[in-house]
Order: sequence, then structure tokens, then C-alpha cells
Amino acid sequence: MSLTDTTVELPPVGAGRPATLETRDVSAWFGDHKVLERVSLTMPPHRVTALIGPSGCGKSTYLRILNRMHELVSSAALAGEVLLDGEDIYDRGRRITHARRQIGMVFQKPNPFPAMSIYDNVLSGLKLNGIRAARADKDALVEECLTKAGLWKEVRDRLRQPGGALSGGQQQRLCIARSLAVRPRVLLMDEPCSALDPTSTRRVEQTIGELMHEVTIVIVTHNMQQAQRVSQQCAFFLAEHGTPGAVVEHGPTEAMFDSPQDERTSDYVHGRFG
Ligand SMILES: Nc1ncnc2c1ncn2[C@@H]1O[C@H](COP(=O)(O)OP(=O)(O)OP(=O)(O)O)[C@@H](O)[C@H]1O
Repeated sequence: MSLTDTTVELPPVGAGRPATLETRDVSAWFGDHKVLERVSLTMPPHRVTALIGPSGCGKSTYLRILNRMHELVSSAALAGEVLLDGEDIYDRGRRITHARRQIGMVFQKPNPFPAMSIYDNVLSGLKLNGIRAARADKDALVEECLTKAGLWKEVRDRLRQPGGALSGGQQQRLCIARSLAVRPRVLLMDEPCSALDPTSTRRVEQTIGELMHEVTIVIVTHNMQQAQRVSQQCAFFLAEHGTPGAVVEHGPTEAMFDSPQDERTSDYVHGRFG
């Protein structure tokens, strides 16, 4: 099935209100290798949820399950449910495009189309997701998305210049703008600042803070200070002694850092391992 097997109209402004994303007993495999064990989490609207844990514990796999990217790997398998406002995105009757339009993704390395203009980069999100926008609406949409991504003031006078000419931090905000163009209800971010310098990191974090009322945000981060700065709730993943990754503890970020219930959480958030 192609990503653009159905084309739909752009949802109107405000239609894409933030959604609750919930997983129930999600387990995952690559071939015979089980990498996640019964992960149940609720990621509510108007909150940033941070997924933390040492390398290899399954955070990225979990994130990719949340918008049906996991199934792109031929050896990948999955059990459990992923509910978007109570509806299972893996329901047999649902197309993959349905999930992708509502649940966007921003990756570790900024990946705009380098030779394409800033303007067209923003609109490329529509084409990739099979969404049609009226020609007359496009200018407003580009401004809307670049403003929400905190980039408009910096690029408004050079929208026809290539996306590749921007700094790394600007490119990442351009990628955020591209994700927002389809008016998603959830935005997944996989270590979005790990390739950025501290100043650009702060700017993207500020953008995350501004966006959280527009779109439910789930972010994977290795940076504990960042988790504390940007998230309101956290989930700590761990894969111990060759076992699949599982959630050891989750809850409000402040509590996870100041008074964790599990010694392993305390050791991890205080940098004693990982
Ligand atoms: N495409 C793949 N094929 C096979 N195994 C994979 C694939 N992707 C990930 N894995 C395995 O799944 C496990 C979880 O990996 P994942 O990338 O989800 O962890 P992570 O916590 O995000 O790690 P990191 O913090 O280093 O990015 C690891 O054992 C990894 O080797």
C-alpha cells in the first residue's frame, strides 16, 4: 500500500486538537528478539511526556510503534493496543495513512529536503501524507506552521531559499513546521536536539513548550536536564540483563527526579548508570 493511496482535504485550523495517546500491554519483537515487554502508558493532551532510559532499552522502538513506523521493518512484530482518543490505530479497518496524518514524527537528525525551498519544505508534509490544500490556503499555512515552530521571524524574508542553507537548529524547527503542516494531534520527537548546539537546543525546547497546547508531545531524550526542562511526565524504560525493555516507573517529572519510587530510577536520573 502506498502512503498516498488516499488523498484527503487539509483539516481546518483547530480541527487537530491534541489527543490522548495510550498503549495497553505493548510488546515488540525483531524476529525472535523480544525488545519490549507489555508497556502500558497514557500520554495525555496538554502535556509533554519524556521517554528516558539507557541505550537499547526500546525507547525508539516504542516511539515508532506509536505511529506505525515499526511495521516498516520486515522482521518486526507487535502485540497490544495503541489507542488514539480510544480508537486503536492498528485496527484492521484502519489505513496506515490515518495514523500518520494524526501522529507526526520529528527525527534525531534534521532532515529537510536540502535543495527545496523553505516554503516548499513546509508544504512537503502535505504531499508525503496525501493531503490536499487549496492553492489560496498555502501561504497562510506556511506562515502558520513556521510561526508555531518558532521560525517565521527568522525566515519570512527568505522563504524561497533552500532549506539546506539554514543552521542545524533552524533546520530542525523547519522539520517541526513540516510535521505541523498536516495539523497532527500528536507529535513524536526522537532525540530532536541531540545533533544541535546548546543555543539551538534551547530554542527547540522553547518551541516544544509553545506547542504543547496545540499538539500532544512525546519525546525521547538522553538528556536528563532536558527531560526536566520540557516534560511534565516521564517514563523510565530499562532492559535488564538481556530481558526486553519495560517501564520501571512513570509519573510526574518532578516526582520521578525528586522522589523516585524505584532505586533503579533514582540511579539512572542521578547519572549513576546509563
Ligand atoms: N531494525 C531493527 N532490527 C533489529 N533489531 C533492532 C532494530 N531496531 C532496534 N533493534 C533492537 O531493539 C532493541 C531496542 O532498540 P531501540 O533503538 O528501540 O532502543 P533505544 O532505547 O531507543 O536505544 P538508543 O537510546 O540507543 O537509541 C535493541 O536491542 C536494538 O538492537
